[in-house]
Amino acid sequence: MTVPHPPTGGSAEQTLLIFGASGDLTARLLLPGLGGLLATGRGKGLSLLGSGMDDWSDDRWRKRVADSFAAARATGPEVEAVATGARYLRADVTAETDLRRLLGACRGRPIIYFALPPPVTERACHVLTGIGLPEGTRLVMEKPFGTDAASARALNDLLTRLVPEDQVYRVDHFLGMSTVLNVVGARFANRILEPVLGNQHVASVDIVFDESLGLEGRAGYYDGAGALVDMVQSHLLQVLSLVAMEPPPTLQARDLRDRKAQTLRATRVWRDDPVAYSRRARYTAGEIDGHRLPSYADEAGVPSDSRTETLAEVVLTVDTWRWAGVPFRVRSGKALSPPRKEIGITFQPPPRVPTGLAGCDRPDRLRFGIGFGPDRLRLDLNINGPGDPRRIDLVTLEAEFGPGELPEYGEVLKGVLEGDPTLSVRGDTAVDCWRIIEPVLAAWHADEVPLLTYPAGSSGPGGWPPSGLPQRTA
Ligand SMILES: NC(=O)C1=CN([C@@H]2O[C@H](COP(=O)(O)OP(=O)(O)OC[C@H]3O[C@@H](n4cnc5c(N)ncnc54)[C@H](OP(=O)(O)O)[C@@H]3O)[C@@H](O)[C@H]2O)C=CC1
Ligand SMILES: O=C1O[C@H](COP(=O)(O)O)[C@@H](O)[C@H](O)[C@H]1O
Repeated sequence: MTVPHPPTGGSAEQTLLIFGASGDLTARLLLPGLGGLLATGRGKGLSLLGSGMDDWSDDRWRKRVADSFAAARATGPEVEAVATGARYLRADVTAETDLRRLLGACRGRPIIYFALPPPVTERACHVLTGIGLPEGTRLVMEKPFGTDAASARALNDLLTRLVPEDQVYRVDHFLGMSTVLNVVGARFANRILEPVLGNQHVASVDIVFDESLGLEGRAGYYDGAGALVDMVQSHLLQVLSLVAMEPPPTLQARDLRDRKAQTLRATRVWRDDPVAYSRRARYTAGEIDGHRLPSYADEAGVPSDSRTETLAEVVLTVDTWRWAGVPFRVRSGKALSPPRKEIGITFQPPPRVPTGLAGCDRPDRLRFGIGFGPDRLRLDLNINGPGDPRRIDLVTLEAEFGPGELPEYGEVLKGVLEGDPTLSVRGDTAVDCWRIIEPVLAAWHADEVPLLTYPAGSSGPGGWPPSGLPQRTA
């Protein structure tokens, strides 16, 4: 028996079918993002169908949708139409009959958003292979995509049995952040920046995402992931790929994703030595902004034998003509203060400072704020200071990036609804991101790298980067 395929051809009708409609992601990020998108007048002809194990009525689901839209301050005719027309079906998405019923209830093209625990997503995809999907169906996959390179590859294989690769949207909400995309604009729309961004002039690149948030009740997911998988494997490697990629001829999906993929294929742990060039730590009890945090080990839901890190640091090389020899230091941690979320590009010292100029002892830097609005581009330059004209001072030129039109999840959903996978992660890239961090994970699992501690509210364990790390100087 095949699924009664709803008509898709020629009409703009599509249904966003959310698996996991009663979950946290749906309420907190997905629906507000959708509201923001609809408020711009996009999404005409969209139906919203939620499903979950809970026996919700349409009214209860509509209230959830309306509350999330209101939280995003989303208003307008499209917002109203989707919220009032939203439907809910109770279903176990690992059961074939339930899946058939859900697909049969879609109007126009189904867009299936898997807002589910990853093992459930995988089971649902297996069952879908026995059913088949209406032509044009799009699949939206949440992170984490697999648990290592082999499982990500297997998941890719499973998905390509369902739809072609360009109908699979692997979500990384950092790619939906306008500030992350601003990196591409700043790099490639300025003659004075791009030529100096490479190993001829750059000493090191830091990609840092230090959050003040602690575990926030997410032990069930986070303790199985840790900072390296939660932030570096996904978001920060995506950021790295945009910082280091060669100029794409266009920003269309194929060109941009090819450039990113090329960059990540050339990326690996510095000197292939994860023991010397990675570090892990986790927070002990402390205070942030007057708010007391327990030790990570004492957070609700963390198993007593947990060895999960809440801070991960790794030095990578992007082994290309442009970047060979420049260390990329990637770091993310929780419960840190002050929060620091930026890409910092440190330049080599000038080859020769004229004798007689004093104070030129700090390097030029170009910095991009990421996801910590209002985000800024900062350029630290050495110029003659006030008073003695032979004395150099470091000053910072600053410009604010305009806020993006849409919240991150709105941007991600825009791509999905418009059939543009530019801002989603391609299958081979998802595998490569696991390949890059696997040696680090292996060294950590083998306890070859100590698990350090830092008090919540501090700036971390200190002493990074490793003293042996060369800075590119010429
Ligand atoms: N929450 C977040 O901030 C983020 C989450 N993600 C990812 O999003 C995904 C979902 O996470 P999150 O929303 O937090 O998880 P939740 O546990 O809050 O929600 C999971 C949802 O899946 C439903 N579900 C589970 N099993 C089935 C089944 N067999 N059939 C139908 N529905 C089922 C649950 O329904 P019921 O409750 O009725 O069992 C629930 O609605 C995960 O992959 C996560 O990694 C990614 C980024 C951020
Ligand atoms: O995906 C995740 O991202 C958040 C950080 O991103 P933000 O946009 O919410 O600032 C991180 O806190 C979380 O642990 C991780 O799962």
